[in-house]
Amino acid sequence: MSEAVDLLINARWIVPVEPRDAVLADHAVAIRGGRIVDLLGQDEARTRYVADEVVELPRHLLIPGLVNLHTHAAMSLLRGIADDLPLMRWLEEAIWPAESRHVSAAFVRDGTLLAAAEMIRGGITTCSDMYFHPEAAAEAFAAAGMRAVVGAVVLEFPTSYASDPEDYLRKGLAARDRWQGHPRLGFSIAPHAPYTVSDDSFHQVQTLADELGLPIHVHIHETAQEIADSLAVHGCRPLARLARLGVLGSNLIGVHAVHLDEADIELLARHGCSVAHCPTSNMKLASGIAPVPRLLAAGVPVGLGTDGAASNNRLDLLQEMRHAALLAKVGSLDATAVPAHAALRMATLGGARALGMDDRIGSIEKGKCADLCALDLSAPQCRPCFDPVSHLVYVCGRENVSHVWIDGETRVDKGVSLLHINDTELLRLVSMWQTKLGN
Ligand SMILES: CSC[C@H]1O[C@@H](n2cnc3c(O)ncnc32)[C@H](O)[C@@H]1O
Ligand SMILES: [Zn+2]
Repeated sequence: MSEAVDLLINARWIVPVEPRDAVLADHAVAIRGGRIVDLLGQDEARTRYVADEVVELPRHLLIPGLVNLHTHAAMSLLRGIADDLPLMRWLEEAIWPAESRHVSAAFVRDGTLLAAAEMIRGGITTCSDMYFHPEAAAEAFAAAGMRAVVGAVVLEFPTSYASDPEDYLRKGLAARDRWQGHPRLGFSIAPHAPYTVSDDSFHQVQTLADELGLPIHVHIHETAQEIADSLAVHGCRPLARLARLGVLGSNLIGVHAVHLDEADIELLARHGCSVAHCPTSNMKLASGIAPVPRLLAAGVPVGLGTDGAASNNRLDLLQEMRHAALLAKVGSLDATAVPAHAALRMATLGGARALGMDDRIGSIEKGKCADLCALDLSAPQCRPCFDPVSHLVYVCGRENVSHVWIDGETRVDKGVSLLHINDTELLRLVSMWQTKLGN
C-alpha cells in the first residue's frame, strides 16, 4: 500500500549536509504539508509513495536551502552608490548620509522585496536581516514567501526611524508582536555594533533578549580600528566588554569577527556564541581575513553572510561559499582549510544553528521544513563530475540554481521565479527609487 505525499523530488545527487559529507546518488525526497517526510533511494520511493507532483532532476544536485546569516536587505537600493572605500569612510562619508536622506518604511519595503527576489532566485531560503523599519522588512519577506529573522535594530544616535535606544527597541518589538505566530518570520534584537551602542543599551538588549528568547545580532571586531578605539575608550577589546556586560551567550551572533586573538576565540567558544562570516564584504572593505579555521577548531558555529548589497555587491551565497573556501586557504596558507563540504555546511546548517533553527532548517532530514535548492550540473563546465559538492563551491554560480522550494512550495521552477511580485512591477519600483536617490 503506497503512502500519499504532496511532492516527490527525484535527484541525481542529494547532499543532505547531515550526516556530514554524505553524497547520495539517485535518491528522492518525499514532502507532505511543507515538511520532509522521507529521504530514500528512488526505486524504493516509487513503490512507497504516490505523489500529487513528481519533479525529475536527472542532472541536478539537491541541497538544503541556503541560509544568509547576515544581511541588510533594503540596502539593495544602495547597491553601487559608494565602492572602494574602507568601512568607516564608506559609512560616514557615503552610506549614513544617504540613509539619513532616503530611508523610510517604503524604501525598506521595496528594497527588501528586491533583495528577497535576488536571494530566492539564488537559492537562499532564509536570511537574518538587520535594518531600519523592521516592520516594513517583515512585510516584504512575508510577501515574498521567504523565511527571515528580522532584526529589531538598536543605535545610540537618532535617525529618521527612531529617536533613542528605547524608541528603537519599542518599535522593533512592536513589529515582532505584530508578526508573532507567522510560520516563516522570526525576530532578533540587533544592536548595530559596540562603537554605536552604549553599555546601558547593551544591558537592555541582553535583558530583553533573555526575557523573550531572541537571538542577538551584532557587528563585532570588524576592523583593526574598532579594536584600537575600544581599547582607548573602554580599556578593553569589544568582546571582552560584551563579556563584562553579560551579553555573550549562545543566542549571540557576532557578525564579521575578523580581528580575533586567542582570548577572543576562547570567549566566543566558552559562551557558545556563533559567528556570521562575510568573506566578500571583508575583502571589499579591506577589513581583513576572519580566522575561520581557528573558530571551527574551537567549536564556534560559523555561518555565512553576504552583508548588504552596498558592500558586497551581490546577495549570492554561492559566491560566499567559494570566497570562504579560498580566503581560508590564503589566510592560513593551508590548502586543506575549509574544504568544499565545510563551506556548504557553513552556508546551511552553520547558519541554522546560529539562529537556533537547526531543528527546522539547514539540512535535508525527516521532519525538517522542505526548504530546498536544486542546481543543474549539465553544463560543460560541470563535466566530468566526480564530486558534485566540489562543482557547487568551485564551479557553479547562482545561474545554475534551477529550483527552489520554501516550506515545500515552489519559488523557482526551471530557472523561473514564481514570486508574488513580478519583475516588471519590481523594476518599476526600483527605477522610481533610482530617480529619487539620484536627486
Ligand atoms: C542600523 S541598521 C544597520 C546599519 O549598518 C550599516 N552597515 C552596513 N554594513 C555594515 C558593516 O559591514 N559594518 C557596520 N555597519 C554596516 C548600515 O548602513 C546601517 O546603517
Ligand atoms: Zn553588516
